[in-house]
Amino acid sequence: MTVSGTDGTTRRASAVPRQTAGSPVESVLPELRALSWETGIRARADAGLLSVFAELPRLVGKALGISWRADRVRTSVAAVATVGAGVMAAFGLLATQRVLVELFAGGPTPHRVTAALPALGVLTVATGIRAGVGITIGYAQNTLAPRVSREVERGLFEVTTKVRLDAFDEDAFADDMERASRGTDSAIDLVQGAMNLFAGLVSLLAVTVAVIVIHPLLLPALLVATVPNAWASLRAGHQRYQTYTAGSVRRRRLWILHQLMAERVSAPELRSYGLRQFLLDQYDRVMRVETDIQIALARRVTTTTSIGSVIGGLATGVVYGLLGVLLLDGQIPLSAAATCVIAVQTAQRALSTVTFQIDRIYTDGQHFGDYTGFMARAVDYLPDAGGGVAVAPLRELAVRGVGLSYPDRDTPAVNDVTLTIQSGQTVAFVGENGSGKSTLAAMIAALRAPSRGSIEWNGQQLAEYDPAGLRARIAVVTQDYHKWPFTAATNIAIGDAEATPQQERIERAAERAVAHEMIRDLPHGYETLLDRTFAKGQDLSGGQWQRITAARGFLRDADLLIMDEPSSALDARAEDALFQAIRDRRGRATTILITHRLANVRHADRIFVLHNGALIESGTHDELMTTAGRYAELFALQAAGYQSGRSCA
Ligand SMILES: Nc1ncnc2c1ncn2[C@@H]1O[C@H](COP(=O)(O)OP(=O)(O)OP(=O)(O)O)[C@@H](O)[C@H]1O
Repeated sequence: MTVSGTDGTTRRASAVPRQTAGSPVESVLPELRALSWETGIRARADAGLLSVFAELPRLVGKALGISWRADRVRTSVAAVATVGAGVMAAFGLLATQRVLVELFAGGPTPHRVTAALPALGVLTVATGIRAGVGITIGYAQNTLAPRVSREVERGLFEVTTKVRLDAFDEDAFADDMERASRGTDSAIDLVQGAMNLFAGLVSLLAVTVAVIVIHPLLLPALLVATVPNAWASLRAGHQRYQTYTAGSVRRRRLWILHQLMAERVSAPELRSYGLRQFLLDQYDRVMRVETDIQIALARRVTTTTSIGSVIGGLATGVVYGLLGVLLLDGQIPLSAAATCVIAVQTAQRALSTVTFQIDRIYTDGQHFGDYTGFMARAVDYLPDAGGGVAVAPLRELAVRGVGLSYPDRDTPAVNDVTLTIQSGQTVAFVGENGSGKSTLAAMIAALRAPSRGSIEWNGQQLAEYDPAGLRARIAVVTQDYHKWPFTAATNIAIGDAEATPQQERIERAAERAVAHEMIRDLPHGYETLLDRTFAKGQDLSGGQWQRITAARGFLRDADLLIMDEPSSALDARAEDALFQAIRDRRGRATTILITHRLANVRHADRIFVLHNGALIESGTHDELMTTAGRYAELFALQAAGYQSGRSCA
């Protein structure tokens, strides 16, 4: 069956589900996880005003706590300067009123102006000081921000780089960590929000005090002019957050589609599977819904902000009316009425800062709560300090009744395995996919602690040794190696991160891993950056990367080298050279080799065969072939592939 795309091409219908008219897009793309960085926004969308106010003091306290720990001097300067700015605002208002009193008094104009001069002087000084204090606050806040960021982020990285590997097996931990990362960004916002809130409140208080001093009757007028406006503004904020969260899933679907259609990694498969029309259909469908929602949102926001403005305008009108009545009645002088108008405007500005900061503190506070929560929970995953015993060169490695079960798995990945490896041996772990080879190797490398049994290095349990000492004697080349975004030289040098990188040593390791020539052919040789994110960065093929990771493993010539599938992407010549380099370690250092290419383990001193987590056979190649068990069966299967008459054609 063929279908026509909008590009005019005709192609075979595939298993990809096509959208049918009216079917919801959500049914095609699977359910999305809740996004970590939306936690705060969601919380604010759900929270009523009362709960926001109830939580505010705790959040502000938290913010000041981080700020204080990050830099006491700057925090104190910002706090004192903020109070100073408020006091100057009050002074300014009182001085304004004095100026107006003198200007509205009787007598010739020159006399009135002369009488107003001292108050005018105070006003000028207060305004000047306030401006200076404002600059000080800005400077203190701006220089505090990087310090807060460093304090919080460093704390997070200290934990994420230290927790045990098994922490990452738990979904909850990974989610927790993602949310905590977002929480580090919000720490600065939380601190700045708290300071701005403080500044707004001080300013409000200053205006209130000044107004009461001028005339107590002006206080109710001030309240009428500001409170309804503030309420409307908080309400509008609440609605904005609600609308935002309602559109979140759609925006993320669009983002996923964007990545699928306009990113390098998906480009080849998009073309080879002919996914273009399928993805464009999905995009159109989501966008149609999104456009309707955006129009509805625009209407809603306009209505809300209009209501806010009307309430604010009416309230201000009421105040001005009230002032007029008080003036006509002779209850307040003209100067007080004029000052009140200025006070109302100042208070409205301060209150709009306060309401904005309340929303900001509440949402950022939730994110920061994720961070502090994660830091508290992560303590459970920190490794034991280790026994501190110095690690001697390996003589014998004994695995005794070892088992490991991953979370949410019914069957153990490794089950009651017992084996011994002598120094200088090259041994192989073989077995079908999922038989537990990598898991067992990770326990031997002390990357994972066994759930049952023990692993002994020279007769002493791994847990009793100094962890850094063990790390120095064990090198691991993992199957799922990471492509570090460094130069080729550094990618090899990190195999011994504690030593000062030496070019000659790096090149020797590269030669053993058949990587030297390949690296020299790169545009900048060993200094070529292996990540295309960077200018002049280069991509390597899978096999080229594998050579570099093998070189990383060879760099230290460790007592124990564990190589997990080091040749799965290598060409025949490179593979042969790599295994020659591994054989060269025999008698001198110990190597554990994990591979599915059984021809490469023929010369191993001992081969351990795993099946469903259990050790089912062990011996030399010849012994195992004679036994005619699972190893012999797997070996025969592979060997048959190379014999004439058997091909996939
Ligand atoms: N992090 C993990 N969380 C949960 N289960 C895991 C995890 N890692 C491995 N497993 C499971 O443990 C079992 C053993 O996996 P392991 O990677 O040790 O096998 P392997 O023999 O190295 O496989 P392969 O030959 O495919 O590399 C498998 O069933 C696998 O699905």
